[in-house]
Amino acid sequence: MSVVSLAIREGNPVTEDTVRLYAKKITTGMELKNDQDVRDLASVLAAFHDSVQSILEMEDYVPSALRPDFECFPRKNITFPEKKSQENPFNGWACKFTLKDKERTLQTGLLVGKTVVLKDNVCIAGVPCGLGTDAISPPWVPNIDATVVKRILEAGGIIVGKASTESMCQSGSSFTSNTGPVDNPYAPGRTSGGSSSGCAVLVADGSCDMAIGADQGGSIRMPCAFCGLVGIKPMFGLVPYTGISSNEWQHDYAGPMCKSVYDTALLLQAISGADGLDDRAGPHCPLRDQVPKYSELLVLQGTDPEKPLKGKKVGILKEAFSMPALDPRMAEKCSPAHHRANYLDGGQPLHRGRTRLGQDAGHRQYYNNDLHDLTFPLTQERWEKLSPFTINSQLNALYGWERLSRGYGKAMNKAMEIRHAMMPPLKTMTVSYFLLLLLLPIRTRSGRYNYSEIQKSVGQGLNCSPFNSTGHPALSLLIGTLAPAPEDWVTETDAELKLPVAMQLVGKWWDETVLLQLASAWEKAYDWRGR
Ligand SMILES: NC(=O)c1ccccc1
Repeated sequence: MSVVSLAIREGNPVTEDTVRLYAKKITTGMELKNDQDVRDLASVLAAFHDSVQSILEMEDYVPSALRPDFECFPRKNITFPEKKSQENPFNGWACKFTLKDKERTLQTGLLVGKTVVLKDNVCIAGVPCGLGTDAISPPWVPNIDATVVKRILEAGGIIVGKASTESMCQSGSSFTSNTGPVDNPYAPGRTSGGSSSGCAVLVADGSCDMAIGADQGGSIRMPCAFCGLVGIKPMFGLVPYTGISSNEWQHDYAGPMCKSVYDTALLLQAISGADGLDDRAGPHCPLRDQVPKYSELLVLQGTDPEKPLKGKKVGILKEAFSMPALDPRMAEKCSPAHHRANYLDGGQPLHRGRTRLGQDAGHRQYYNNDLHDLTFPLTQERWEKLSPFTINSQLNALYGWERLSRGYGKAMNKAMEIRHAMMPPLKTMTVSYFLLLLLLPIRTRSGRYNYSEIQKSVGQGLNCSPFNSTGHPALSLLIGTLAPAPEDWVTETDAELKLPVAMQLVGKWWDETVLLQLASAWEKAYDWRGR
């Protein structure tokens, strides 16, 4: 038998002590007894070190599909609007620029002429990706265009900037971004939701037509609800997450945030379908040419045009109406929504104008290694710039993996249990229908905030985050307005405020179409702005 001796590089740090230390770490403090074993293990571990080291020294691979085409799609006039300035009254902007097809050759795309902003965790090559924090310094400037960016540009969309995001996308309230608290345009001084807060504000105040948000536990749906928009967290894997910073692989989603159901359908159609790079797609995700033409499907064919939703069954999750913090007036808003949706008439679609911090292992996907290099090691200086929300999640993650490690597998199985429990009712229904939010846009914090804010912010997402784990598509839709509850008034005149109230529609796997159809019918019957 020939023995291949392993040539170890000079400077290799692995020693027998390394082996003894790590053996102690993996076990409950084991001492290695056999010295020959220790020597042998040290030499194979040293070889492993060299082999990983040699990979680290290589130039990273960037797939051609993600490389920017600066020639056709130049990024022009990047500016960073001042906080609370005339051009940035609600702090919705992270940065502004113009990115579109230079030659204007695209005349027929789905998004021709539409202006779009992206949450500031979506990569655009050559444009800083701020992630709502100054803990990453120097700022991350990606060298790739995310799949959604490529698709928006190819569909003729005009990307006009990046929208502020809550710090590391880790807050459902809108006061944690380093670019300033993001104010609700319908009620300044109140939250616009999070973490895709800037996206919601810029669409709501008319700065752009459409936005791409990201949602790990409600971060598309909550800001849409608070700012009067339509937003969808699509089926897991439908929209490639390639080139978007991840909180955790199994609950990352990207999706549209728009003023109308029709625009939401258009944008979803433009960005959906497997990209061959992100394994979240799984085996059932449609390829690009099989993506449903959502925008053409809003009006059901072959049904009574007077009652297009006749026969459609909508289920209601009773538990969602008995959540502890629920304002009972919101439930009332919901019930006529359910009733009326069954008797709506036909017609044309409405055009209303316009982690955890580390990286997930074990997945076939494009990894943002450059972001990792800027974030780790987590120095004290970086730690001190992180938001309490991020510090809390870092502590939870490390503590959890070390002390409660089986909790992850257990939680995954329980999520599967919820998914399976939802199947029989969803089978008999067209769509399941849930109340989205427990709270109206509450007064926002100003100045410093502390860990106690985390608890207040958590309850908001209770009806949202389960569907990040089960994978179901979930759409948030405006159904009316309400004044804030008296305990949340600043002055007596707050009784006159009209704050948006939303409901959430949850559909079968891969069935975005029916959610959009139901939302479209509702939107036509209920012009909430007039009430
Ligand atoms: N990224 C999210 O979806 C999120 C939602 C709620 C709270 C924190 C984060």
